[in-house]
Amino acid sequence: MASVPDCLPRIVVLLSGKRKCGKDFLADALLKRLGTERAQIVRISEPIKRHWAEAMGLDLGALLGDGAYKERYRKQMIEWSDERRQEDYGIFCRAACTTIDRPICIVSDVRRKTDVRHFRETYGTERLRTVRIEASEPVRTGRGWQFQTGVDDVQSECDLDDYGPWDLVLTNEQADAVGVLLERLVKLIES
Ligand SMILES: Nc1ncnc2c1ncn2[C@@H]1O[C@H](COP(=O)(O)OP(=O)(O)OP(=O)(O)O)[C@@H](O)[C@H]1O
Repeated sequence: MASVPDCLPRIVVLLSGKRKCGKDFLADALLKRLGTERAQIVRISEPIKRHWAEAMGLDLGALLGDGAYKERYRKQMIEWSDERRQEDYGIFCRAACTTIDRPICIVSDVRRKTDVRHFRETYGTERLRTVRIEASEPVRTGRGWQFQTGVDDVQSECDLDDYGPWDLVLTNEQADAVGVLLERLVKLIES
């Protein structure tokens, strides 16, 4: 295992799930609940989007948001980043983690077995908490999801479908259940 800085991070929460299952939504809610002194969100896609924004003259803020803008470039970003990953599977995980400076790190967009592998190898099993977020297709459709060939049927979306066991599996379908989901996440972090 690679060496880990003495103090940071104590816990690394890996959030995974299909598009529009609510990974970002729950990551934001969890961050609010834990507080920014204790926790922070890390996005593996951040260095990929930063590269694209710079190379193509795009709006990085809109690429990072949950609006329609990022969907225009998603397929191209997947293809470009997969080529980079073939040479070095941890390239974007490492780049995203350079900002870690809190005891609890919430990784909000884990999509591949090699992502989990990178975090396990870097921080060790004891620090990791793996979470799968589920929501039905009708619910995801209601949040703006539409099946897209080359996005929903490729590794970035499907690689973790057969992964397991997860430390926690959450169904994120009803707005009024968010409090219960957060309780379960906090319990997992404190376990
Ligand atoms: N429990 C919830 N209650 C209300 N709105 C929700 C809930 N979960 C998700 N949403 C909304 O659904 C939309 C999609 O959620 P989000 O962006 O978190 O999904 P995601 O899994 O991060 O998607 P992607 O993989 O495309 O980045 C957002 O507008 C978000 O605010």
